[in-house]
Amino acid sequence: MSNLRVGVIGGTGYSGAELIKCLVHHPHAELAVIASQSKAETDIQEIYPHLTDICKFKLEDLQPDILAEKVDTMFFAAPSGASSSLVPQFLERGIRCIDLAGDFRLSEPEVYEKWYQHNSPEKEYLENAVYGLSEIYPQKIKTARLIANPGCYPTAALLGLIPAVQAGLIKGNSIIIDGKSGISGAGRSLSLGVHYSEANENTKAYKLGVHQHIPEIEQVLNAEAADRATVTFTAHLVPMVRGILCTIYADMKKPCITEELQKLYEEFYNEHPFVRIKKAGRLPATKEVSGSNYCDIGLHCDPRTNRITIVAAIDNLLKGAAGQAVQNMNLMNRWDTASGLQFVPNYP
Ligand SMILES: NC(=O)C1=CN([C@@H]2O[C@H](COP(=O)(O)OP(=O)(O)OC[C@H]3O[C@@H](n4cnc5c(N)ncnc54)[C@H](OP(=O)(O)O)[C@@H]3O)[C@@H](O)[C@H]2O)C=CC1
Ligand SMILES: CC(=O)N[C@@H](CCC(=O)OP(=O)(O)O)C(=O)O
Repeated sequence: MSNLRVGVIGGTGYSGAELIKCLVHHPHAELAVIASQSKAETDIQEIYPHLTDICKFKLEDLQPDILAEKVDTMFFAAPSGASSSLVPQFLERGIRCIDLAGDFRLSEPEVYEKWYQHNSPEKEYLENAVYGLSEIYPQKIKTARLIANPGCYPTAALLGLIPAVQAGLIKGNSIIIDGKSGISGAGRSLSLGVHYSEANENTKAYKLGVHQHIPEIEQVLNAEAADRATVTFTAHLVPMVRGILCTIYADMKKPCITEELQKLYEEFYNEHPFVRIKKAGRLPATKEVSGSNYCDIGLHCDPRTNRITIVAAIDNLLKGAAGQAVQNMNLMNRWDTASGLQFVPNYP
């Protein structure tokens, strides 16, 4: 059988470049087109010299009718707000779509509009979008035509929280997520906050109480938990290029010891090669997942405070974006979940 033809929109961005990295040697998918609204006709190697001799594409104009003829599945690595109008044009032409932006993640249009300050996509598309948290929703992903790929912080936070929440171990209204991200999380465009002299040797909190990932995390937790979840989430920018570390705190509903929690998580993720549970006394580090599709999770129960602490680390551009998107394509096509994603982390 011939390979699935896939395309990337937003190929000049960081997530687009990571999609190319995962797709260029994919055993079952053939990268057929990379499109750009600003750099059509330019060689991708000029935009990204690290792809010299590896990926020889000329960027194509962002014309949905022409692009749709060339692909079976399209990845969208464009900013939030752009995919709500682009994605339907491909869906209507029978193309399966995997959107890395936030446009199709929230089920209620008014919630999207409140947190993203953009017009929501039509409700009909929201209803048919499947939230692509690969380890949690594989069955729904398999039959999806539109995947809303999760945000980077929600990927780490939800993979860390869901086993405890499903087991009824923690109080839904006590969850605090302290998230730290490398600067590539803000994309390739320049802005004052990511300027070297502003970001280097500096750590700062941002979007306090208004971060667009708050409703996304709550929406999923409320679907998975018996009691209502409200989360306090604070994002921090730290001076590294890649990586997200989420340290999560929650009150226990019933007494639990670290060993029990660890056993619960090991069993929960037993069949999932990209989630690695740390042994007792060990904790995740962004460097240990950098450049890979892994999510590492460390756990601790504190009988003194009656709280659990969960630490989850991912590479924001891979498990937090392009890697998970390709994992979802693998699921949609019933391929090995790790196809095209077998990267050893870049340590050190
Ligand atoms: N960076 C990260 O860690 C993560 C990012 N995401 C999401 O993935 C998406 C891409 O992020 P990222 O790669 O960081 O962003 P970048 O800013 O690096 O790249 C985005 C690309 O989108 C294209 N673009 C810009 N405006 C438009 C438009 N109006 N219509 C179509 N295309 C446009 C541009 O490419 P061109 O001009 O060539 O078309 C640009 O290079 C975003 O929605 C982001 O929120 C999700 C999880 C993590
Ligand atoms: C460091 C940094 O700025 N990170 C971005 C995360 C980007 C992302 O995942 O955004 P979407 O959910 O909109 O796709 C942020 O905190 O907004």
